[in-house]
Amino acid sequence: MKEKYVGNVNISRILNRPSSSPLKESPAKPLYKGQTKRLKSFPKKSPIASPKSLTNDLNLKYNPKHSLSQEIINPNQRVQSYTANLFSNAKFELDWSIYEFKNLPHNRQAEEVEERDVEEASKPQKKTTPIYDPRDYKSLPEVIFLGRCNVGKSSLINALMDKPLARVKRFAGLTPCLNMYNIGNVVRLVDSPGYGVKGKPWQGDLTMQYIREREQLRKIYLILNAHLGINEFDEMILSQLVDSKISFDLVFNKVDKISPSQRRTHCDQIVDHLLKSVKISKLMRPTLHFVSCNDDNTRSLSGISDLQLNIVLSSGISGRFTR
Ligand SMILES: Nc1nc2c(ncn2[C@@H]2O[C@H](COP(=O)(O)OP(=O)(O)OP(=O)(O)O)[C@@H](O)[C@H]2O)c(=O)[nH]1
Ligand SMILES: [Mg+2]
Repeated sequence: MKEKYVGNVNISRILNRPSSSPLKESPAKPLYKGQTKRLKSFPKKSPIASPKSLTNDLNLKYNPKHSLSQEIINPNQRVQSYTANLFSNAKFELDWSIYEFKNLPHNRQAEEVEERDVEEASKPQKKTTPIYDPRDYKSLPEVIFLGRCNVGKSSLINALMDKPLARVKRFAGLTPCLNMYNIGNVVRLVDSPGYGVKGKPWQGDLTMQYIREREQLRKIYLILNAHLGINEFDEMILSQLVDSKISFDLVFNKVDKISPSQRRTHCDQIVDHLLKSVKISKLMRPTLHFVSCNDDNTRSLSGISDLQLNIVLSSGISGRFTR
């Protein structure tokens, strides 16, 4: 089969994900046949919108049933306080920086590593790929953050944990590999290298292989730029995710960059454009999160608390975490 790239991302094999994948969903009819149907799915006005909120009104409008800020559906109190506690108090550390998929602990390929003499870890490896002994780590559910270079993937991980552990820079192409952050030994957040003109083909291959093959993967969050809108690379990745029936949510970041008076109209246009360019099926309809990683905003007003809850629910975690 001819290899096909979206910028640095080889998308030709994404359709070959094994059918046992937990992310697979059954095929569905297209949701958006016409204007009427779409308007029905996304009500015109949000029921409640705090004038002070940065993203709440957007989150309420597009996900009236999901938002923490809305009391229509009050998620189980226990899950809610567990989430708040986890993201405020759990230990947050970088477990692995993965340059080669085969070196990722707890996957099928990594079993070879497990059986290998651990002395190998001390031998010099090509590039800077460390070898991790899987016995030192617990296998945990994982969620990955995808997005083009500079969209704010690493910033989002820091905002979720309220700690500047992931490296962030103004220039694009900073995160070179899959960085896997352990949250309290109950879940891992995976930061990925950005796609687009600054990305490299091997980074795209690595990310796509992770998505296709990683059994611990529970959810993909595709980060988009709420200010600049989606570009051709985003559209291509989105189409591939939709075609391959991989479950994902969309996170519109940098909402703070849009002037408050324009915010609603601006985001409506972006969502309209997105729905026109990508056919998203009813069953896999993603939640649309609107967030800002800007320090000036509190987590609840910048959509971060909603996203935290979504991560907890998607990963199915509720057990004790390490502080
Ligand atoms: N105003 C604003 N700036 C943001 C926001 N999120 C991220 N940034 C800025 O965007 C730039 C890129 O952020 P990163 O988190 O490094 O982006 P990335 O997607 O990880 O980039 P790569 O690792 O290069 O792919 C930095 O200057 C951040 O401060 C946001 O919500 N609002
Ligand atoms: Mg980064």
